[in-house]
Amino acid sequence: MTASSLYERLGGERGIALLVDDIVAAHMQNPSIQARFLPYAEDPDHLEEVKGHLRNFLSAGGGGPHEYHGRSMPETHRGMNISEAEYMAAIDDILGVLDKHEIDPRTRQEMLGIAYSLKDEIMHV
Ligand code: HEM
Repeated sequence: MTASSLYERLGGERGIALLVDDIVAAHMQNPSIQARFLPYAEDPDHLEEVKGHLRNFLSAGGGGPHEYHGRSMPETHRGMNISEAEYMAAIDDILGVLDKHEIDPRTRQEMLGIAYSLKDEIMHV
């Protein structure tokens, strides 16, 4: 099997854009965390800005060509007091969307590992 970057395995620029749209949509429907995200539905410009940061975060982290210019993870989530249950809910949404897009199991595991490794930068900060 040819080695390919995480960025490529997520479908490149177009694949990542579709994943981000679906992950944010899943968060807005998830009873555990929707209250955090529904306000963004009323503010499309801000929502597009956050989605752009999420796309670039995944591209940059996955070895793709984009640079991430959003805030650091602690800076972004500081003061939100995100709980364990909320963190798990977000990860479940991400894994569900990767499954829906038929991202291969190794890549899903890798994404799970990355998400888990970020928890101390995001949860209860
Ligand atoms: C694997 C876990 C997570 C990752 C990698 C992640 C990543 C990010 C990134 C890259 C941004 C954009 C930052 C920016 O615009 O400067 C962001 C924004 C945001 N995240 Fe997370 N996040 C995670 C989990 C969570 C959880 C569990 C919640 C709440 C339940 C959450 C709530 C938010 C909110 C509300 C914003 C928008 C902040 C704003 O108004 O600009 N995130 N996240």
